[in-house]
Amino acid sequence: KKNNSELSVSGGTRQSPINIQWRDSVYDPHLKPLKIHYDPTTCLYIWNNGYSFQVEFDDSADKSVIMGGPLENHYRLKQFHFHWGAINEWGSEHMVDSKVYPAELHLVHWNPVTSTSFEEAIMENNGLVVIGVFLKLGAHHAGLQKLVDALPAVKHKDTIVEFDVFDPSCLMPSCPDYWTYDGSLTTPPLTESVTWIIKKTPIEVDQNQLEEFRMLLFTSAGEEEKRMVDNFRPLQPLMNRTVRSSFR
Ligand SMILES: C[C@H](CNC(=O)c1ccc(S(N)(=O)=O)cc1)Cn1ccc2ccccc21
Ligand SMILES: [Zn+2]
Repeated sequence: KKNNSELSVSGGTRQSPINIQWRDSVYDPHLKPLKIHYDPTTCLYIWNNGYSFQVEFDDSADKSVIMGGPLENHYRLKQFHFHWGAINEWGSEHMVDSKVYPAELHLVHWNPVTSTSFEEAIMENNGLVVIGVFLKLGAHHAGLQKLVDALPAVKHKDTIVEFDVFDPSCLMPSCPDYWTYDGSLTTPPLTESVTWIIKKTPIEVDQNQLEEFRMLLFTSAGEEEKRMVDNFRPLQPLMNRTVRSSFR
């Protein structure tokens, strides 16, 4: 069922998320390796924005940037956040051959060459790059635990906690393989301004870490509590898009 905000992008032709059909993806030998240089001191704070919990970065200079891959220039890291389910059987936004993961990490970057701010880049064609990383149930993730330990402090919507030094590279799988396609934001305003880079290999997190995500609330302090779970958008039609892979 689509709520009205899902229909608001009149005639959307490049909406996200999608189901990545491995056999329909096209290997592109011109795709370069993705280069990631994050400066841990650009990490500012964590906050609960009522959709997810989000870690914000200082994007006033080219300190935490990505380049290479399908990109023509460098992009600045603005924030990262997650999407997850109420149970381990679902939660990710993208799927791979209809396989769904319990959660998905999104690292959101904007193009400082064609835009003067993140807010402006949201409206620009290819103004944004989002790296998607799947989370699967498995071993404890030591790097994630620093984030998880801060979650009780941002249990309610619009709460915030300082988060000084964190290197999001620790959340990246070591495998360099990725898919890439042209898409959109998966929450309003659903603008079609995103070059998606979806890592092929998931990272492993343990049950306790996933359950900490599910202890967050959509609701503000004082309101009737609604657990923050199932904050993913339904699959969108591929339409006439091709998903390219960086690997054979
Ligand atoms: C979009 C912005 C809030 N949304 C996002 O920044 C965002 C980023 C990534 C994703 S995802 N899940 O696709 O990675 C989704 C949403 C607020 N905002 C700032 C300016 C602005 C102008 C109009 C409407 C909202 C506006
Ligand atoms: Zn997201």
